[in-house]
Amino acid sequence: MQDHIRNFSIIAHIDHGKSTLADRFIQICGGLSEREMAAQVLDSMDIERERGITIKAQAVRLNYTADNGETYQLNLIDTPGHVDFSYEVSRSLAACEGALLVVDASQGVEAQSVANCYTAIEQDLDVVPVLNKIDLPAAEPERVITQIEDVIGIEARDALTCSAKTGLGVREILEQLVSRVPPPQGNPQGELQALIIDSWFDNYLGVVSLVRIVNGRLAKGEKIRVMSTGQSHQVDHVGYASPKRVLCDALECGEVGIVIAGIKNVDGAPVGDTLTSAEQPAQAPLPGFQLVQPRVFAGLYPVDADDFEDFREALQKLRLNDSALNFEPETSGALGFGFRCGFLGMLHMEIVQERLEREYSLNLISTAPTVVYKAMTRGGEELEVENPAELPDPATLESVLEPVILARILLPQEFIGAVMQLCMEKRGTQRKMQYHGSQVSMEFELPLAEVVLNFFDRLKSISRGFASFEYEFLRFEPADLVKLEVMINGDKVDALATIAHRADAERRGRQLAEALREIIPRQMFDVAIQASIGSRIIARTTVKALRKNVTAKCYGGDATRKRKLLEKQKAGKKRMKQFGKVEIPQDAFMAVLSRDQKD
Ligand SMILES: Nc1nc2c(ncn2[C@@H]2O[C@H](COP(=O)(O)OP(=O)(O)OP(=O)(O)O)[C@@H](O)[C@H]2O)c(=O)[nH]1
Repeated sequence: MQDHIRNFSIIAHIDHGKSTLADRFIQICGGLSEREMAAQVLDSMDIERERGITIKAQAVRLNYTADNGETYQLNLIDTPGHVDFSYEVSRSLAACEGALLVVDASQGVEAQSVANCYTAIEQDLDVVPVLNKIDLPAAEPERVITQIEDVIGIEARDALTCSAKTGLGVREILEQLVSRVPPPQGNPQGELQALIIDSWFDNYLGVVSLVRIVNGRLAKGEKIRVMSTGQSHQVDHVGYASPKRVLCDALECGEVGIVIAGIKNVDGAPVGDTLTSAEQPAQAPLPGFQLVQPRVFAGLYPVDADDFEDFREALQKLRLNDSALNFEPETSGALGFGFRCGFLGMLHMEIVQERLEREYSLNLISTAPTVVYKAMTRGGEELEVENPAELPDPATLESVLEPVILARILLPQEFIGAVMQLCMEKRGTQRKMQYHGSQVSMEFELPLAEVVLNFFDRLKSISRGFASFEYEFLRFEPADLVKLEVMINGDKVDALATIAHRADAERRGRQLAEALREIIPRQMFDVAIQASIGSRIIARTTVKALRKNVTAKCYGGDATRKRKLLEKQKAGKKRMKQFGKVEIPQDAFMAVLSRDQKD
């Protein structure tokens, strides 16, 4: 049976048609009725559906009857397509022997698919190129084939062509998968070793894990051991998604499926860990995944202080299947008790915050995201600064280092000038430039702080959506950085502190003070806003006092109108924090980022 299994992923850039193609596969293999097909099935989280991007790895088992009359078990392991989530791609790929590289035939190769394709090649996967959207009049299969060969360097003459939309050529892809991707290796008689690809918390079942059986088999009722924690658990259920959940008696060697073992502790089955048998344990765990370092940090605080414990629990649950999420308790003079959280990038941060609010009904306020800096003290100590407010007094510091990345940008020639200008403005240095037909690939070294905030959006807008980009961390490098602080009515607001490059700090300080003046609502008294570098005040503005009570004009008037007004005020207040006597809305904390919005 093992030789009739094929485990594969789809590598594609966002919007190149991965979900549509996956739906076609499910349709051909008869996993769902027409009505159930109505909604795209592979993206199951609400947020994914709304944003139309795939975030969490999921797996679907399909039974495909090939032209040779044999039935194959195809396990499609989903991968996310956004630059922030490339670590999840390598996780999904670790469970596969093959990958389909899906490229939109009217768009061509994008940087992210190049990076993910390299990961697949490094992990020894067979990569089958597929050109999608061949139905579009703008499709240029010949150009894209040459581009795949040029940019990625894999043979693409025999690339498959299809339209996931009309279904044309889709069956042929499944045929090629069966003939080109090898079946899983592994010893079915060996001791159990199951790699945890993903784990998530279900309120009724406890921890549910998606695993790939590398050796041995895993049966219902068996006792298993989680190798990192040494704890044993009884397996209550094993099964798979077809895409509806199906329970079965066992997962065999080479298969991918889910395991539920009554694990209630959210840290009980971490991603990348190995499950083995408690009676006959394997000697060693499987090699896990590379641990990822969060690069962007922000403080998250419950608006209502009573929610703090719920917030902690929610973070623990989220972390279970999001190993890149990192958090530590932190206290802020302005915001109270909360957590300093580490994320992979801005999109990751937005998604985590949205999930916390939506799935755990929390109302949160966040500080502006920042990268991690290293501060070298005169005493020879090295400090990691994840919160700008914690940057020590410059007099005690030898130097401050910032993270630098290598950015690979792929773009049509005509945008070279604009992209170069953007990278220079962001303190970048050019490393390489290479032409591939009408496309150019460029490499820049850039300070991460300049990239995390809105580089991606700017890049997209100046290249009319055609440039794509991915990056990797290079090193920490000394830079001339200063702490920019904000005082409201004479008191420092720690949550509004940022670290800026000296050359840019004054301008940013002035901009920030100005932005705050517009954001902070008028109070019954004057509110003085000051921005400072060290002890030097660089900007000062005032929010003038409000003269009248907002509801005053409603007194004695229509009661519903008054209630409406109060409700409106209440809703507006939801995301405010009281600082001394001043109310600071959420937008104020994000004003720190507003410096580039002029373009
Ligand atoms: N014309 C045409 N449109 C297609 C085809 N395949 C997908 N699309 C459309 O392209 C858009 C993106 O398709 P998706 O399947 O959602 O893309 P995706 O790669 O899964 O995107 P993410 O989930 O965000 O990674 C949708 O509007 C599809 O209807 C195709 O073969 N032809």
